[in-house]
Amino acid sequence: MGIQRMAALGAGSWGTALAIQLARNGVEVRLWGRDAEAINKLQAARENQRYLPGAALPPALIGEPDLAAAVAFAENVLVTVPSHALRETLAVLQPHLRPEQRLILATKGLEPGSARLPFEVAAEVLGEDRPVSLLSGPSFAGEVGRGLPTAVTIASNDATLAADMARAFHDGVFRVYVGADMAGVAVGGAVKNVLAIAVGISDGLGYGANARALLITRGLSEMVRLGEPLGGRRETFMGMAGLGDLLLTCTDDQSRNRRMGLALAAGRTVAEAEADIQQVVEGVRVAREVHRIAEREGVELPICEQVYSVLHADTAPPEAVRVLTERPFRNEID
Ligand SMILES: NC(=O)C1=CN([C@@H]2O[C@H](COP(=O)(O)OP(=O)(O)OC[C@H]3O[C@@H](n4cnc5c(N)ncnc54)[C@H](OP(=O)(O)O)[C@@H]3O)[C@@H](O)[C@H]2O)C=CC1
Ligand SMILES: O=C(CO)COP(=O)(O)O
Repeated sequence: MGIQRMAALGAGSWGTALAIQLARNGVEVRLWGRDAEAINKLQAARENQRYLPGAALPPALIGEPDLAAAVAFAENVLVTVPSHALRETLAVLQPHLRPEQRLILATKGLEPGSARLPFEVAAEVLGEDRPVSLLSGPSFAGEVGRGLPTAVTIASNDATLAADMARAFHDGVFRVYVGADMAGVAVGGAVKNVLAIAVGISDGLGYGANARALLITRGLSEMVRLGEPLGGRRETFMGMAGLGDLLLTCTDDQSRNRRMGLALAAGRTVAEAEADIQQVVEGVRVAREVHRIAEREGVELPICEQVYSVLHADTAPPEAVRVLTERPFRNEID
């Protein structure tokens, strides 16, 4: 039997869009966020005016300000909070979870300070035995909200769970591919944020289409180089959660990470750009964690390193580009 009732935790733009998609497919959804007043407002307006304006909530989606009630209602739980909020959200969820409830995570990032992948954080907080899946891929919340064609990947080491979740989300407009490579899917969804900042910087400085293609292609190599030691498969990085999301995020101004890069190129500080964007920009924190993993694993990631340096070491964007372009020639294939 398919999934009929889902608790959706995290009512930002992506959590709301995914909850809407489930409800369109006939899943009864209880959408919870940490701000009870905002949830009551969303429920009254039948719209998330702050994070996803213009997308009407289907009747099957109810805003639920009480976490215990949302979780008690559901068979399974979707968690869509930023990576810096994942551990604390799972810890708040943990006492309410029943043994049979399974999870789907839609966070794209790495835990600040530990560089843990989202499903690793879930295993630490909820135990290794709790079935977990991960949803990622090229998918702007606004377009999903508007019902535009989209495809994502759902990965899990529990094939039944991946298939059940895919059935819950998949329809004639929102396609789901399933897989087992959670590490690859998680690394793709994290690293693409950093690379989109790089492309935003380059585009903002007016460096043109050749430089954009260079950064995306060599950025993909960096994703593979970082992801393989963490257990990700090369094929995964060539799919929706790798190259697919990288292309989307690097090339369209809907991306908040790309807009961060554009703002930095225009001379704004990270704090000023975040204040302008007013939504989560995962790449800012992820750049620090990618730097940490690269040092730990001994892998060279020149583009990610320069983004880290601009964001966290006060390197001027033109100087970061100069460091990249003046590198000596090398073999294209690792
Ligand atoms: N937006 C998109 O198009 C996509 C986003 N994603 C990923 O989804 C994840 C969520 O991002 P997104 O929805 O876009 O972010 P938004 O900026 O749209 O919303 C952030 C949400 O997280 C909540 N939040 C922030 N800090 C905390 C905290 N400490 N504890 C609990 N909740 C918190 C916010 O609540 P409050 O309003 O109370 O601050 C808000 O509901 C990210 O990892 C992102 O990369 C993935 C695919 C597409
Ligand atoms: O993950 C996303 C699209 O797949 C959203 O990208 P941004 O976080 O850069 O807006």
